[in-house]
Amino acid sequence: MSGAARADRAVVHAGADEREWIAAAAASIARALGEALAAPGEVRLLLSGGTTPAPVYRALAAQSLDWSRVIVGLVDERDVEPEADGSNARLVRESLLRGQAADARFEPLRAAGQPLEQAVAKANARWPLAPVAVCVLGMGEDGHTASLFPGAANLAAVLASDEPYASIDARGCAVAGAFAHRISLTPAGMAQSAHRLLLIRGADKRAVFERALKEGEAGELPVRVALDLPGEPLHVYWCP
Ligand SMILES: O=C1O[C@H](COP(=O)(O)O)[C@@H](O)[C@H](O)[C@H]1O
Repeated sequence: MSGAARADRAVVHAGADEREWIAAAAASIARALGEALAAPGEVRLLLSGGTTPAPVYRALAAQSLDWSRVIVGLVDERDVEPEADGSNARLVRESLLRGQAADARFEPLRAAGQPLEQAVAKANARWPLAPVAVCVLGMGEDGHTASLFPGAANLAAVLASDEPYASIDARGCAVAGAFAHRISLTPAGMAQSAHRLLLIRGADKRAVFERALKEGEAGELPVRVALDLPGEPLHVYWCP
């Protein structure tokens, strides 16, 4: 995609500070869920992990919605036990599944003791249980989103996959750190979400995102996959 076309695929909501960022992002997710819940049946919310989104999830947990019809799933997970440090499931349990949102049904990606490939097969077999109303993405300073790391051994195959989830071999990718083996939503999975949000903070990530808006391969800065998908543009919530 050309740089000009890609720039049209993002709507950036810049908050003056953390407080504004949290309020705007949580309200946007709640609004999209509320719209989806106007139809009968269950809706799905897909959440990222990492160090950024917990304050937004805590604010979202206070929103009054029919949470009993919300299935919360994950965008990606590291190959760790559900209660381990670094587990995205643990982050979501501790930050979102409280207060009003305690009524939501949580479907983590990896069960205790489960081999990663089995977790991927199970996630793909049960997809999609309900329409995906919102997918909340993050981004690392290397331009990865979900667990789509630039330089991952199987990245090209995962970007081309038509399954919603895939395993990622991110050995050698510095930002993946100790968590080299992961399960990630693929572009095909992201494409099925009605709304996609990106939560980022700080000048460094803003600069990476501005680079991603320019012409270039998705494999270099995988966050580009979220810009290149058809449908609603990517809504980016940023603060310094
Ligand atoms: O490893 C991950 O990284 C991204 C970005 O995380 P952050 O710590 O830089 O905010 C995150 O979106 C993803 O869910 C996570 O597994």
